[in-house]
Amino acid sequence: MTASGQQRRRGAAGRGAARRVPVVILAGFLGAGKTTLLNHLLAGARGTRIGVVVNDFGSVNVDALSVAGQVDSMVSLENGCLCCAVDASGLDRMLSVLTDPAAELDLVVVEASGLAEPRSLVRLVLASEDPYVEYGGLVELVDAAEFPALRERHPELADQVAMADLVVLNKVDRAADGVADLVRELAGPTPVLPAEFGRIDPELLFDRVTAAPDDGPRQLTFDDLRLAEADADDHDDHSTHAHAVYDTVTVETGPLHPRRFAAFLEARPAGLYRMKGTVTVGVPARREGYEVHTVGAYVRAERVARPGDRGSRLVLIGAGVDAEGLRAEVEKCSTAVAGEAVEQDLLPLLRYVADPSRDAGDAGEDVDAGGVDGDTADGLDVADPAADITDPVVAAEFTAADAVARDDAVAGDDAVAWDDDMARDDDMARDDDMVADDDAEPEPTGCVAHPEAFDTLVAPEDFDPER
Ligand SMILES: Nc1nc2c(ncn2[C@@H]2O[C@H](COP(=O)(O)OP(=O)(O)OP(=O)(O)O)[C@@H](O)[C@H]2O)c(=O)[nH]1
Repeated sequence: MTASGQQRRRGAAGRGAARRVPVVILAGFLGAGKTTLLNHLLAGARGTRIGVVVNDFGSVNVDALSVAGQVDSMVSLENGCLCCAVDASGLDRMLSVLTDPAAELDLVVVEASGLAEPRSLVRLVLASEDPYVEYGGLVELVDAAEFPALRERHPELADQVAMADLVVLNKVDRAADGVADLVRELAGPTPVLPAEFGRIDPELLFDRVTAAPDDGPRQLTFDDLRLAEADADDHDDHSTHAHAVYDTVTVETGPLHPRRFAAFLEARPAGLYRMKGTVTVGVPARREGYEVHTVGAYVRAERVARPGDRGSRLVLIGAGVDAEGLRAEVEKCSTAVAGEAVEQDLLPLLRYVADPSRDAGDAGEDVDAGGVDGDTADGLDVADPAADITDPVVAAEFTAADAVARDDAVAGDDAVAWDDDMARDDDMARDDDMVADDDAEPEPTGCVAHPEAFDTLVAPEDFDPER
């Protein structure tokens, strides 16, 4: 064991058998940026060991895949909403896996599905009978671009903001007019942090939640949370939850014809609010992988550095959509139906490829909770995203990847040809180099008690803390 590992073990032992692990709930409507924020926290954890419970809809657990590479330990629940699919003892079992002293985790984050009811989740954590579980607060992410319109359709979102312990007003780069004032008004005394790409200062959560109850007042409290009996009554009425009116469609197919797929993206049915997953596109000799997200009218595609197989997997979530019709529309984009593409067919899709420097902040270490550089149109202070790219190697990698992706696609250059080695690499995890942090402890952050959690998701029943 390395010196830091020994220190960690001694530290854990020193905290005694009664050491409790704070459990933070990360909530927010579909596409608000929960996974983005979670990945940012994991990248900036600097030795704080974080366990994650991921709850996603669809048989392709996109969120779990996108955090799996950098998490210390993880359990994942697919195909259902945490707040409905598990009772208190079910969640307790998951949390027990992660808060077990043998796992030596410092913090557990529960990433709720975008349709989860945070009040129910808070209750479930508070009701935990596990002696190691400590409620660490509710962090509510608000999509600054979509919130005003969403609130019309989902009035309950205002209550979720009001009950949070910390509100992160994310996507301020795309903020709707007046959204900051609106959210601040709804949040009342709760702090509202403006952010881009979830770049809040990780210390904000870690410091706040690692204090033992006896160490003084908790900084993340649930004082404002109304746990009155009247509220308890509506807990069982899941028909009022957003997921009661949203359908989820999972499509797994082969490579897609990029032009057809771009046309599908452009003509998405109105009710389709959220789409996420990974698609393979390109010409037969040269396939490329893209992670695709749509949130409302917003479309974003990011090139996957190390694509897995040559398939495409998408989760589509919408209200009042024709699920089977939607599936058929996606399947029509597969090369098996649409035929193979030529180089020029990639161009319409490239329009949606994100500026990689936006994401680079996830790898940066110099994060800011907001309030220093840069003003947005909405008068929100946020950290300058470019300033987050403190590591020149990371910055160069992003720039190079961007240049290659764009230039080659346009020029038809073979330089980005799908390398067979890459194709064999099934690992969807982020490239470790991309999140390298020179100052970080040299010890790998994989789960000490359960190393395979580093690469694979571990079902709670399979977790053996003694291993
Ligand atoms: N422009 C912009 N896009 C963002 C920001 N934060 C996240 N995104 C993008 O929004 C999309 C959705 O982000 P996710 O982190 O997957 O959102 P989520 O809340 O986990 O989504 P669900 O799990 O489906 O509820 C992705 O394409 C992100 O890159 C931001 O601050 N600005």
